[in-house]
Amino acid sequence: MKPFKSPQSLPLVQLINWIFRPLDFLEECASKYGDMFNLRLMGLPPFTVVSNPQGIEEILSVDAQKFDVGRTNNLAGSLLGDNSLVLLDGVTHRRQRKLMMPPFHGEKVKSYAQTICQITQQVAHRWQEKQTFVAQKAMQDITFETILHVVFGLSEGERYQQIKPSLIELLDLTGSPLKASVIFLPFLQQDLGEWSPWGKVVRRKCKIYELMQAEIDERRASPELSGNDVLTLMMSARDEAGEGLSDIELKDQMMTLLVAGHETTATALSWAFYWIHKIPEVKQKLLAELDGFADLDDPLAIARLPYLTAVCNETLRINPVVITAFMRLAKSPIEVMGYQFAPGTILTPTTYLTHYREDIYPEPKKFRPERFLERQYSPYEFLPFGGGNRRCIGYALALLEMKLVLATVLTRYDLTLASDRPVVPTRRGATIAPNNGVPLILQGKRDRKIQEQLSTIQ
Ligand code: HEM
Repeated sequence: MKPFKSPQSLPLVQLINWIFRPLDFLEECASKYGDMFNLRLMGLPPFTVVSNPQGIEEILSVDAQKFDVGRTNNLAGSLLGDNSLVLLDGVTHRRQRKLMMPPFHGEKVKSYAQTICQITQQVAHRWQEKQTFVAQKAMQDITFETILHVVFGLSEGERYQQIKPSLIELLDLTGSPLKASVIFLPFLQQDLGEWSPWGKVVRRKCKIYELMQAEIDERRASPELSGNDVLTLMMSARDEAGEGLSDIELKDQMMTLLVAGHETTATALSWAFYWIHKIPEVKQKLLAELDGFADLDDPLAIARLPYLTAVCNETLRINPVVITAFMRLAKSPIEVMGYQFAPGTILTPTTYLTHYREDIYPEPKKFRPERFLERQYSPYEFLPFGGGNRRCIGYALALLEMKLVLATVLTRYDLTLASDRPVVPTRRGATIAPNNGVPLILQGKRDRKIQEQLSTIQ
């Protein structure tokens, strides 16, 4: 088989494109080189981008032993810590993942539903009538409070008040394409004092770790303070040799969950608010479904509503918050789409390009939730949360949160976009977020009873 073609531009040029205009760059490459091409970003090993569902299936469904993933994520170590789940491989990864999964699945996730609705109402209560607020910021408040509840069982107190601004400041330090460069260029990761870009990251991270250590120490001293949260579970876990996790392991996993579980969901929600208010028919259909639904006090029934589910899926398709799955480093020879790859090759399923394939999603640039009602997509055609043995552990929580936040806000408040200007997807650390955070205006409160009567008359 003929070797596939790839961009020949300098690695520095490719890196600049990847940081500053990742979506246009990927689209240009796909239109010139097709479903598979190699990228060479300065400072990183070359990797093969794959956007064909058959190829993605061949990568994500093979035996997990065939790939290492953690070592390709080493750049994240400076932010999340070297023991972070995302940096682990093999048996250690399997063991830690097993330990961390239960609070994010099945019945346990459902038990967070009431809390998510309450947190949403508390945050929305602060919005002023006829005033503008930024969706991204409001959603960060909601998703942060939710993840703190899930991970630490914290919802109030001094420690909670301190962790929140420190983490938001830390994430803001990588919150623009220019600032995000520090993650991709390890030589910029120099602590040159309190005011240097990396010095600020180091100090914010230290502060968060101090607060986490205080929480761990307090729970060790007074076990009755422990609750039904992830930290409690992880502190009590023991391996076959009876060994528990060290404090640094605990803190790195907590940091991973706080970072991975907060910004991603807030960004997905901001995109959802943007599209719902950009396209009047979408908002009308969604409100008709929500207003016509009798039991708004049953959050789990809300989460099953078909049009609401379709709106969330279409948001994650058209604006996948993370544009690729993690990179997979082949440990033995592997064949993908008829091509032979040697051990050491890095293969990367690309969510963004797959979600924009005309053959799977006709008119891919159009926001059309109906496509998810008309057809079922395979996990290799629709993959906002990646797949295989590294599939996002928070996907069920993130989807539940998206649906409940949208339902809680839209049934109670009448919002409009503050500006007609098109929103531009822009890099914010590892995510792609709306450039302006989506400013919204609260026009007024909605009276659900009147809306219900109207919907029965119509
Ligand atoms: C809309 C929200 C979210 C999106 C789009 C998202 C997306 C992703 C993606 C694409 C991956 C890589 C999967 C792969 O390569 O196969 C991932 C991994 C991960 N996510 Fe999420 N995520 C979201 C929310 C969350 C939440 C709420 C949490 C935690 C509570 C979380 C925790 C993690 C962790 C720990 C991993 C690493 C898994 C591993 O290495 O085994 N994410 N996520």
